[in-house]
Amino acid sequence: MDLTITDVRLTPILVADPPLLNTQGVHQPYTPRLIIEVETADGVTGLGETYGDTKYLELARPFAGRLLGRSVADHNGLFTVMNGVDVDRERVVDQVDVGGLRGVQTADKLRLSVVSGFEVACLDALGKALGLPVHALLGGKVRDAVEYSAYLFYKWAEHPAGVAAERDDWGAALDPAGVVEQARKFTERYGFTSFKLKGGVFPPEEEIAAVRALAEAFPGHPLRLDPNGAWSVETSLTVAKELGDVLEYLEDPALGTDAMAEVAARAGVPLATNMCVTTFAEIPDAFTRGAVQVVLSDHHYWGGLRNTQRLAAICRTFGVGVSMHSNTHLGISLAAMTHVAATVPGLHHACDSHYPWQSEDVLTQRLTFDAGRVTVTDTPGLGVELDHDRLAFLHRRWLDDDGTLRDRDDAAAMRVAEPGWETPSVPRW
Ligand SMILES: O=C([O-])[C@@H](O)[C@@H](O)[C@H](O)[C@@H](O)C(=O)[O-]
Ligand SMILES: [Mg+2]
Repeated sequence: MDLTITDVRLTPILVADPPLLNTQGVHQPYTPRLIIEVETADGVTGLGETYGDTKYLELARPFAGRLLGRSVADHNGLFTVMNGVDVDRERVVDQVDVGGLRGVQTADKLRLSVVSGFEVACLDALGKALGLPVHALLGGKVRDAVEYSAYLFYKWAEHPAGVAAERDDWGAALDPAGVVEQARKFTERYGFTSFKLKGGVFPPEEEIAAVRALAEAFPGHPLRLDPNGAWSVETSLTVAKELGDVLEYLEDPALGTDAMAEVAARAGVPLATNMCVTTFAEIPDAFTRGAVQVVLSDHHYWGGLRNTQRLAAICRTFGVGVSMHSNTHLGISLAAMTHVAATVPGLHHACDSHYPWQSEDVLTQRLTFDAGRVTVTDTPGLGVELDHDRLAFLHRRWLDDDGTLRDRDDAAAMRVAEPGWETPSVPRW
């Protein structure tokens, strides 16, 4: 068996995204992703996926070239090689990843966000070569299915008039009744039993009313609200007081460890995060100060599946819960999330996934949710297959774009409907 990498193919694509609202604006009609194919001397191909914005492509391209001749089994080597790839300082000056509401933006985090896609591709190739599923390469599954939650968004019925976009059949959700109707569709279509509402869009009292309506419609079901750090400490405490009896956790109510620690100390509701703790460097301060009770790992920016396992072990040590964050990802990443989640003991919360919002994919067969769960496959590798025609079609869309959609910008997308819109300063309420 020859595990030497002989070819790496990088294909940036644009995939349809509905008009989902968040505190920064609205999702663009098409969002960028990068599909990675790593091929071995024996002709085995592994698949990976990560963010496709320019700043990631800039790193992925030189990185891919340096992997030729290395082994798909050398996962540690990926990090060493990536350390040698320069990150343009301009990319990290702001310190905050404004495009995706995903916490600090450091050079290392950018590197890890790229390495992760290649790690998954290498694991997929290695698993196929050895006849083992990815979860076996990660030490073996401790569960046969992974539970996901319904990811509710305030949304418009369609993208603004005149904007080229795909239509969706979810309808609008702009008030409590709309949110409950969307939640019902999620349960009918996928069987989810936990619900997360993306907040920070409307004044807190409106979002409190929406969560109350969910609690009435789905009594006893785990509920979460995530305003992406849009609230002050006082507002966070007010919301926690109003919703404390129905929330499983409050996600990133306020921005930064100081504010989160203050809210956590007084709220009486567990706090989850995918913004306050998104790198290993942020863990000591946040954990020792009790700023977060659940970390939502995202294998893309934590540096892959094995780093997610390491994060889970650290969380366990500190008595902090762990679950999974998600952004606009496709089936390759959902498969990767499912494999790693299957290996993490003590995964007590249903994981997030945007996948139901992504009507387009690059797989021959979409992954499915059954009773809100994805079955953990024992098929070698990730257990997914690339649809080359679909990949070419979605890549063509990327090639045809004049550059406006190649970097996700929710504020720019919002300006189409509301000229003059600027990313709101935080705290917004
Ligand atoms: O896609 C969105 O609008 C989400 O708000 C996303 O950007 C976040 O990264 C995320 O899903 C979250 O849980 O904060
Ligand atoms: Mg979040």
